[in-house]
Amino acid sequence: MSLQIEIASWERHFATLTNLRRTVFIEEQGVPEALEWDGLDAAAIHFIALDDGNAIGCARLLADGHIGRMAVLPGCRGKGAGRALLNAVLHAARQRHLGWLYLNAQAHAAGFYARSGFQPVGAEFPDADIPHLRMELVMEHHTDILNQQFAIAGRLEFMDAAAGVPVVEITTPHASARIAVQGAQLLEWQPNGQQPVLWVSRAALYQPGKGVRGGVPVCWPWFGAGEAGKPAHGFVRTRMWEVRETGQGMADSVFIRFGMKDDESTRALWDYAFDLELIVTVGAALKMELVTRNAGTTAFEISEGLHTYFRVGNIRHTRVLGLENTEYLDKVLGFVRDTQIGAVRFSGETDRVYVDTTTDCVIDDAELNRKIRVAKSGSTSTVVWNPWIEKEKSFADMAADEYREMLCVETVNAGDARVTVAAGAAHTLVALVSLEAGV
Ligand SMILES: O=P(O)(O)OC[C@H]1O[C@@H](O)[C@H](O)[C@@H](O)[C@@H]1O
Repeated sequence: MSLQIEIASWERHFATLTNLRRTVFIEEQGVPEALEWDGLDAAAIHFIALDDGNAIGCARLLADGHIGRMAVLPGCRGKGAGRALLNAVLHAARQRHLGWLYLNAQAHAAGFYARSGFQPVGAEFPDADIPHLRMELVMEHHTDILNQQFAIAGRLEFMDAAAGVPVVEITTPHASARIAVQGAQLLEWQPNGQQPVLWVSRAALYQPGKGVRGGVPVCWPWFGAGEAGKPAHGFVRTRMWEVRETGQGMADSVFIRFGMKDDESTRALWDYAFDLELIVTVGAALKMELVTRNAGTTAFEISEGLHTYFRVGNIRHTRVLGLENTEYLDKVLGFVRDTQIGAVRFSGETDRVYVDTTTDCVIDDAELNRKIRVAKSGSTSTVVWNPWIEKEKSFADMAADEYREMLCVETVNAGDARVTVAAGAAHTLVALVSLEAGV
């Protein structure tokens, strides 16, 4: 056996590539023709494995780092052709300065990709009736590439929080911030001379494919439990997002725009075409804008949330103002409906969806002697959550007694407050966090 990998083009190697894929995907695995020929081949880079000059396998790489259509002919497997193809794809990705790669592995082949460093993200899903698993690989030079494209001297820089977990650090004359690229998850916003405003657990995990306990997880396209077998709070909080733009704005602020589009693995969980963006603007205030665009031809419904964990001095000496006389669903009591009398105070597990509320909330923290204002638009519900002593123990990524120093006031559309986004239309959810003047 003399194995060689050749870089191929769809035009020149059309017959060889279609023969290989027809044999493996359509004939052997029963993938429908319409799914196999998805219109993305002409723009892809293709790879062919040759054994003594005979084509025995193939793979392709798309411009956004999506690896796919990996196939080795039956009878030619187990001899290293798959590994050689994957290595050639990784090499080509490095040369093209791709910072991260992803693929939807057939579940039985997940170990093969894991040996090259790919990490599973989310649960298995069916594609063409075959169980698949999304896997992602952050390349070693990922932050270098992001810095070349998006760094702003003295203001914005990417670095690794842990292996494969890139974060962006933003420094402005008024405040600093840290955001993980995975999940586009805010981890810190700290106005100068203040304690951090966001809370992140000391036991938080910084791992590819896992959300961080704290900061601002983005919950989308559903908030809460979702359908059986699907991840709580949607699927975007554990996936890598693209960085699309960075820049400087008004009043010395710095912004970063993250994006994500649908692909096979999102459509298996939620069968709609979308383009989602999170724009974070860091300055004297912190602005988060979550923009949902419907890229398909039918309307869809979402629920969503900017699941903001705030740092407080002592939850027992903290109140939330702005929800007085508002109705809420009490999750601790099986979603019973009640009405808020006075400020929200805390003396036990609290998990409530306040409905039909668009007003600002103010977190009045007597211990740290500060007031945090959470203003919003595009949101008609607010979740207030603290797990308290018992529930905290059920979270492996929360340390003992941390419930005392955190409080979630979440800008959401949840419960019955689902948002319908028409085909081609957009909807924006905004949370604006600031410290009250004079405190
Ligand atoms: O553990 P997760 O999935 O991040 O969710 C944390 C909490 O998120 C809150 O928004 C929910 O109201 C709680 O019920 C839930 O426990």
